[in-house]
Parts: sequence; C-alpha cells; structure tokens
Amino acid sequence: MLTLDHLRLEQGAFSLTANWTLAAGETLALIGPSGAGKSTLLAGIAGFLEPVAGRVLWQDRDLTGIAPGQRPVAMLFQDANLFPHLDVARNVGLGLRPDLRLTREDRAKVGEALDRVGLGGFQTRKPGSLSGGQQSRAALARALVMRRPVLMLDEPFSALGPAMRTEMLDLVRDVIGETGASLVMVTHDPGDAARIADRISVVADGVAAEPAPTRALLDNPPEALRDYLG
Ligand SMILES: Nc1ncnc2c1ncn2[C@@H]1O[C@H](COP(=O)(O)OP(=O)(O)OP(=O)(O)O)[C@@H](O)[C@H]1O
Repeated sequence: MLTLDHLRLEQGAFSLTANWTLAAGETLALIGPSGAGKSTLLAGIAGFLEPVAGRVLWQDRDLTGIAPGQRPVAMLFQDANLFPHLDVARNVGLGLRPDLRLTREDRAKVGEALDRVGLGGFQTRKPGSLSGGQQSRAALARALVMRRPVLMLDEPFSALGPAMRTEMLDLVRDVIGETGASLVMVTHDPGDAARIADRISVVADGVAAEPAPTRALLDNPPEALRDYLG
C-alpha cells in the first residue's frame, strides 16, 4: 500500500497537499488543470522532491530520505526518454543497471520485457529508427524490467494518435495486471482514466483529493472536475 500521510509538497510559492492511500495492484489517474500539481505529486512520490511536511510510505515503510533509485517506483515520462546513441536493448538495460554492466541474467530479463511489449526483434535498433509507438513500448519495457511495485506514468502516450494510445493503455493495464503493480497515471483525458483507472484523484486548488471510484466520479463530477472538463 502506498500511503500519502498528511503530505505537503512545495515548489517555489506553489503548495500541494495529499492525504490518502493506494492499495497494491490498484490503478489511479490524476486529473486536473495545467499547473495544478500533478507532476509535483509524482515527483514527491518518486523522491525527486522531498516533502516540507508529512510522509510518503510504502507498506508502512517511511520513504523520507530514500533516493529515487532506491524507491519501489518506476517512472515513465512524457517523452519516452530514450538515449539516441544506445540501442533498444541497452536503453531497456539502463532500467536494471545504470552502468550497463549487464549480466547474462540481466540480458535475459531485457529480452523478456521486450517480448512482452511486442519488440522482440528490436534489440539492436536505435531509437531513431523506431516509430513513436515503438519508442513508447521500449520506454515501457525499461520501466517493466525494474519490476517495481508502483508504476507511475506522466502523460506517457500524449504524443501518440488515439488508436495507438488506446493500444498502449491496454498494454499497460494487461502488464500491471500480470505483475500486480499499482499504477499512478497523470492524464488530461477522462477517456484514458475510464479505460485504465480504478479511481481518480482530482488535483486542483492545492489539493490532490482523496481518490474516488472512476465511473462514479465521471458520472457525477465534483465542481473542480466539472470546471476542468468544461
Ligand atoms: N522548480 C519550480 N519552481 C517554482 N515553481 C515550480 C517549479 N516547478 C513547478 N512549479 C510550479 O508548481 C505548480 C505545479 O506544477 P506541476 O508541473 O506539478 O503541474 P501539473 O499539474 O503537472 O501541470 P501540467 O498539466 O501543465 O503538466 C505550477 O504552478 C508550476 O509553475
């Protein structure tokens, strides 16, 4: 279980609070206006930003002071964040070993992750020779190979067309279903949330609200979400 215990994060004059939990295996979407603090919350969970008050816990373990790489979290960013000079296998291998000293076992794990995302034959290709969708798959494989219990996505597929985005969301849903990981996904699209998220936290007015069940929330949106959805 991921616990945000009276968490308060600040970036300059901006402040965000959150006080709720996410169960293991649960999927959550963060929805809210631009600048409301969705990326700030991910940064606080991932450990790029230390709280000014409160705590982030995983299975009751306080993560305060734990470096991002040591946290139970894998993160997928808006752009796929692939290194152009490294082939696909090495880009994925970075998820296991930042120094890329991959053992035979590591290489087998990389192969498995690439197979899982449908990039079995792409190990030696450079990112520049991949389509946008294939780059997203490679980035997802890098997150998967880390086998962390929480996967966080910051609008990861926003550059893809609608059909490809749907395909990627379904792939993410299937893969985390297999691994039992929890998911925290930032999205601007209620349709994406409906497709993948058990619950939604509306992020607005300095608060990441207690997550509510997706269908009920979208059928009967609170004022902050109504304002956002227009
Ligand atoms: N390094 C920083 N210094 C000062 N303020 C910052 C910094 N980074 C972000 N902010 C401010 O924090 C607020 C929240 O930003 P954040 O990126 O978390 O919002 P967001 O909801 O993810 O937005 P978007 O949907 O546009 O990506 C914004 O007002 C932003 O200007």
